Amino acid sequence: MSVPKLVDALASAQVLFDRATLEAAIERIAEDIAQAYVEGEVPVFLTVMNGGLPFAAQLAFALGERGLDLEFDYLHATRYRGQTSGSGLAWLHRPATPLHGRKVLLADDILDEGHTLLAVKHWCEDQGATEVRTAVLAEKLHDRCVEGIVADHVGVQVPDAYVFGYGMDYHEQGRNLPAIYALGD
Ligand SMILES: O=P(O)(O)OC[C@H]1O[C@H](OP(=O)(O)OP(=O)(O)O)[C@H](O)[C@@H]1O
Ligand SMILES: Nc1nc2[nH]cnc2c(=O)[nH]1
Repeated sequence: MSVPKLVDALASAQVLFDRATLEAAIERIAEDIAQAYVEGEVPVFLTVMNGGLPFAAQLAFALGERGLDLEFDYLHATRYRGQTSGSGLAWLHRPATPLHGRKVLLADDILDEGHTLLAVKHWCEDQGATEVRTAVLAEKLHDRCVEGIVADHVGVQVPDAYVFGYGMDYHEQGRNLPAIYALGD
């Protein structure tokens, strides 16, 4: 089956947040996060690949600018696999850094139904993390979110539509678009 084209999606998509707005939102999140740690603390900074990459990179610089050092690692858990609706969560990579006794800061692109962030957070806690703080660039507004997960830091709120750009894919395309788009009809 052929892959739907990004150019066709863009033709009917709506820009929800442009680059400047998203950068400002990330700066705001960084301000709050930096204040949540005491001087000298170095959280394990876990990027949830693939979508979390652009957000995590920008957030990391914004935190570095505010004097917070981070120990980088990453994980890849996916339940959409390039499709526009989710299924079971598959772990493709787990972090190698021992989390026992550590504070963890998780960075992901979107909290939608919450299955991904909830499972990742629980896994970090099972590994012995003393605190798991979560930061997402976008939170989707609907009433289908699983119980037990609320992001500690949210950049922007998006409507209940499939969104892409700024890390988020449209059939594995468009992740490096510097804005968030909502897919049209
Ligand atoms: O809140 P949920 O409904 O669980 O959805 C959120 C997750 O979905 C996306 O990942 P995806 O499975 O598409 O993997 P990817 O980051 O590799 O695209 C996104 O990056 C989040 O991790
Ligand atoms: N690209 C993308 N990935 C998601 N994962 C969960 N929801 C979404 C969404 O709206 N867009």
